[in-house]
Amino acid sequence: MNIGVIADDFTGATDIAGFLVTNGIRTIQTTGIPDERFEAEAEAYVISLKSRSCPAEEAVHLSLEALHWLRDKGCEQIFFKYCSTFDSTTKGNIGPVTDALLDEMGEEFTILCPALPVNGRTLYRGYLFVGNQLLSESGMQHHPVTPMRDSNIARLMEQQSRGKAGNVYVEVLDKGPSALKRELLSLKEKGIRYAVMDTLNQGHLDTIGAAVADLPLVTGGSGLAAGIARNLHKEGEKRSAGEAGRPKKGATVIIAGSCSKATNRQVARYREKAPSQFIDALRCRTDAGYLDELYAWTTAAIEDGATPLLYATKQASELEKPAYASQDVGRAIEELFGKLASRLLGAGVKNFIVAGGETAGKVVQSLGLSAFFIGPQIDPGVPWVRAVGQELYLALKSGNFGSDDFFVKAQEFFV
Ligand SMILES: Nc1ncnc2c1ncn2[C@@H]1O[C@H](COP(=O)(O)OP(=O)(O)O)[C@@H](O)[C@H]1O
Ligand SMILES: O=C(O)[C@@H](O)C(=O)COP(=O)(O)O
Repeated sequence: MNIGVIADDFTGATDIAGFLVTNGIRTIQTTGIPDERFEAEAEAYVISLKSRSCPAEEAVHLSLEALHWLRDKGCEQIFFKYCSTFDSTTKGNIGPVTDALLDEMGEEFTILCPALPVNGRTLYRGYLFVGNQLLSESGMQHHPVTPMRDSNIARLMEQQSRGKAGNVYVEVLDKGPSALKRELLSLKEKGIRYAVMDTLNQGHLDTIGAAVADLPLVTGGSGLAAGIARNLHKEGEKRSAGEAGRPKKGATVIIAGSCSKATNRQVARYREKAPSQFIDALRCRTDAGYLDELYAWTTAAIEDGATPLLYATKQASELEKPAYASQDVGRAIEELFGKLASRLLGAGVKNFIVAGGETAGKVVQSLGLSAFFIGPQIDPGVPWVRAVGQELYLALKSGNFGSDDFFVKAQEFFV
């Protein structure tokens, strides 16, 4: 069976691609919807969109285009990948995109399974936890673009979609795939359109993966993809499907646009070891010479043999509101990072380590890269990837993922 993934951001796309590959599925990740020159064949195609926080109509349009491309490629199951912290607003985009995909596919039912237990995202009685805290108390309530102030997934979904959501509790999952299949059927018959899956561990994901093997549309985080993949390639049939190999030692730059707790820790740790430059959000909007200044600083640091860090990262609670909390400021920072990355590519930078999904999306688009092969996982959900057709490696790190020494750890993969 071929799997077609529509990922709503770039770090999410490398996350799911990494888990598919680790579980034996030959996978290729694309930047946006590929054009007619795309030739590669794989078992899973992951289309990276930047559709998490754009207007809902745009997200729907992009996702439907992606759906058509994936169906032309012969994908039997479509997977709408969103964040394991269900990043969205009351207007979307998870609800509108799910509804549009269901309608276009002629379906009336799907599952919502954001959990990723290996990174501490679990769902219990319909509430999403990050580690030991409810989502809405985890720091995600301060996210600059998609603040998550509720942890109840059914409620969040109903606010932004057309249908009814229902919960599948852990007791059903513990009974195994057949019981779960019956429960899903019964929810569908009762008019439930989205079944929210309690998930505490990998065993639950495996059960869900088995139960939804025939469901044309599934939605969720990368944990669900691991469950689906593990059912396709059972133990014993596992093979390494990563084709990117390891990144090569060479000019490397780290760009951090995430304000998540994990990225704050990673930035603080790395600043003790290497040259770093804070990006002033207001100068991004007002100072025409800022880009040149940052470019000169970065290239000088590289010439000195360093791997410099450029970061806009702030404690989310320190963001100056309302100006700094607005999408405009975030977009201005992304714009600057995109332009800087593109100039640095021209200057010979070979490896980019980028923290933050929106940030990574902008950087990859600005670099003009069309597709990636997947390489080794640095930390769960963050593989190195290689741009198809060139010796350029990227680590696109979800804001919230990775150990505190992630930026150093990523460089330990160089050969
Ligand atoms: N100091 C800041 N003030 C306002 N917005 C910021 C600041 N630093 C970063 N941002 C923006 O916050 C957003 C973070 O989103 P993203 O890159 O997806 O990170 P994450 O993976 O944590 O969600 C980006 O749009 C980024 O430009
Ligand atoms: O599911 C996840 O948590 C990640 O794959 C993800 O979507 C990352 O998004 P960002 O936190 O915006 O980097």
